[in-house]
Amino acid sequence: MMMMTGRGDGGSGGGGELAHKRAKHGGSGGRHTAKTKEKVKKVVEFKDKGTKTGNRGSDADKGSGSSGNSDAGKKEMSAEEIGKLREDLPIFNARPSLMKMIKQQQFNIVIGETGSGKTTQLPQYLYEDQINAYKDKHGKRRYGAIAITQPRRVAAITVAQRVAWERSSKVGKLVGYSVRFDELTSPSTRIKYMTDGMLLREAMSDRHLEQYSVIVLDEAHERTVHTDVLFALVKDIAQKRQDLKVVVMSATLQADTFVNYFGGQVQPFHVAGRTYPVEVMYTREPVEDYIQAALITITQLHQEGDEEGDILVFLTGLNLSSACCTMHMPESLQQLMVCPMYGALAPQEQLRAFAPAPPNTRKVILATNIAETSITIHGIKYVVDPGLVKQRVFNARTGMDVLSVVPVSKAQARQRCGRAGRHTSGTCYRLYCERTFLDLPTDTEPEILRCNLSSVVLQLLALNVEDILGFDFITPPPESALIAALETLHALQAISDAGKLTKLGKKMAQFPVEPKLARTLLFTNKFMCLNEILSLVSLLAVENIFVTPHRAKAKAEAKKRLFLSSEGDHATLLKAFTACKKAKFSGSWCFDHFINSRAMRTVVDTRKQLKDLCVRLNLEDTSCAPDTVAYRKCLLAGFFQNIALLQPDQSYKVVKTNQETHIPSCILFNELVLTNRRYMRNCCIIDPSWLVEVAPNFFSRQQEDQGQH
Ligand SMILES: Nc1ncnc2c1ncn2[C@@H]1O[C@H](COP(=O)(O)OP(=O)(O)OP(=O)(O)O)[C@@H](O)[C@H]1O
Repeated sequence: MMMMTGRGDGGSGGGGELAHKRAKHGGSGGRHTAKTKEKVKKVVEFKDKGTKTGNRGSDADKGSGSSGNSDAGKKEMSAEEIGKLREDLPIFNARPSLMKMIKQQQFNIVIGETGSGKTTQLPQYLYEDQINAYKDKHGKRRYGAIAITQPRRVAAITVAQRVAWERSSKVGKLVGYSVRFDELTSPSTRIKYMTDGMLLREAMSDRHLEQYSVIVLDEAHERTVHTDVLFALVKDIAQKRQDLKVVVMSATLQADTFVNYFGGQVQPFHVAGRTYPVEVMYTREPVEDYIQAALITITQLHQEGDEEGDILVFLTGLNLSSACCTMHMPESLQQLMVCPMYGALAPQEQLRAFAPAPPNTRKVILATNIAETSITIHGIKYVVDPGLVKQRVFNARTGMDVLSVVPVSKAQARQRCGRAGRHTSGTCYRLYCERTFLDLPTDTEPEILRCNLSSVVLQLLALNVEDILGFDFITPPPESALIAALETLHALQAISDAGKLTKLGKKMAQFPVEPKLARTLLFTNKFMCLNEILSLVSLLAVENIFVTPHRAKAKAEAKKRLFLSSEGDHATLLKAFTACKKAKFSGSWCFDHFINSRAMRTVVDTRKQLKDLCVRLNLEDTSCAPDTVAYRKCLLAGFFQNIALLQPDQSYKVVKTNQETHIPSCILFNELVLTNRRYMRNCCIIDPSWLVEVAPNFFSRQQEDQGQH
């Protein structure tokens, strides 16, 4: 197998050569360390056409063909067959000692390789061994729920589907899931997969998480800000609830951090070995254009790889759609089914990637890092990994998010690799050199060190955590970031001068959206524009509803002009939404108008969920159409800190921080982002006289400050 690109120094198959070095990955049993885990053994470069990668022939696909995912899992299996599948997983041998340990101690740390069965099996063992049993105050035996947190919603949903299938049950019965804007559980649910954010949210109404007997914090190595906060919360709850069991599961060896945090007595439990080997290939030389290289690699795999075997490609969100547009294959070849998979897609669209490809068709999944951990996509034999990820880093001083594409950590690279080798052996093509891999940071930097903390601080306050600066974070964020978050919340009047949560703040904390958007929603009663703001908040939750394919750019822009408004992006978005609604959100209408129908479906779902919440909070069902002033004023009620004023040199200055930004027009913006320049995103025109009218506290103080200088 050759990987072709513009090197042209031989190799059969024509074209240049993207020579890959080969290394073996996994396939071993026994304890491992970070060093031995990545058994990098250089083998030959791939020059001979006949050389096979990945499939060593000996380990035929033992997979069931039945994944338990939405559309997959058509093949019926008996309970015995399913039992056999479960027993084949590496974690099965460890079951007795693992359960013995969890019965004996309150805090547990489980480290296991990707695919060993942690996520799907351990919760079932806990349930089967009744570790979730407790006696109620009348001495009656009861069974609490087992919560298993996941950093990403797609993992929570698909793993729940898989486990429900393994138990010959339907999702929502014994096994359920709960993610933002979507929940499938019932009173009989005992195994509940949920996003870490959802468990945090639940803690706001059930401070001691009483309904759970066991809390499993999975994919702990990802160190999302929500998981980090959960560490502290669960540690605190466990001190008050001796009956609560806590299991921290991780694929990598950050065990020391966890051990120290949980008091030093906990010995991590190691689960050995992955199911099937995955070979790792590196390029011989650095790749200049990794999208191009990824596309060439896909073509090569498609033409010359094994007949069967789907391909999972990791791209960054920034380039995913353009890659989708570029993908076309020679017609003489069997077809390719291309499935995008990224956070902003509607959940059901993300799940499409899990459905099996039609006969004689190879599936190519173009995914962001949402496909990096926990998930199993049946049929994936090849992983193509350029080793990059889009990262958002918040700068507390400027109040600006910096969006950049950065190299992944070794831990992430291994996770990506681990998406293959789950049903059969596989190959991971890293589109970078081995040297580069060795220089990558070992672990991903905890998100809490680089994100905007205002949402989290608001949630902590809603959880009655009073001393935010002294909070027992596993990795404390910089004090400046916490102070910036408190200042933002104070300006939004979510907290009082004494730092206590206000009535408004309590309501804001109930919305699963950032505090500024929550405040905007809560001001709709005043400006009589709930309908418009609900649509806008939902529209802002997706990346982009407009599609601009390369080959039809002019046409797409012409269609977009139908919705353009001189008042700004919000009016444009609303016009498009209203027109789409009039067309009953029909797919063909969306197609004709270059609107992303999937994104639109997400908008509709989100809007419905938010509306239910607004009804519960007694917000009136109002609309200001066709007036736009009311909703722009209402936006200002949430985003009065996001104002830029036109300067004599035609640039804009952000009122709060005096930074110059460059964008054609407009004054209120939802987001300030730095890529290669500073951009305001989602802007609309504001009449300066509204500033003091809508946010008198903030602007009179601002004027006083300026007067003093
Ligand atoms: N949705 C699914 N469809 C088909 N097979 C699945 C599915 N989920 C899990 N499996 C099978 O179960 C195995 C164990 O998966 P599990 O998610 O429990 O592993 P894990 O140790 O948690 O891995 P990771 O750390 O990568 O999440 C997989 O390798 C695969 O063979």
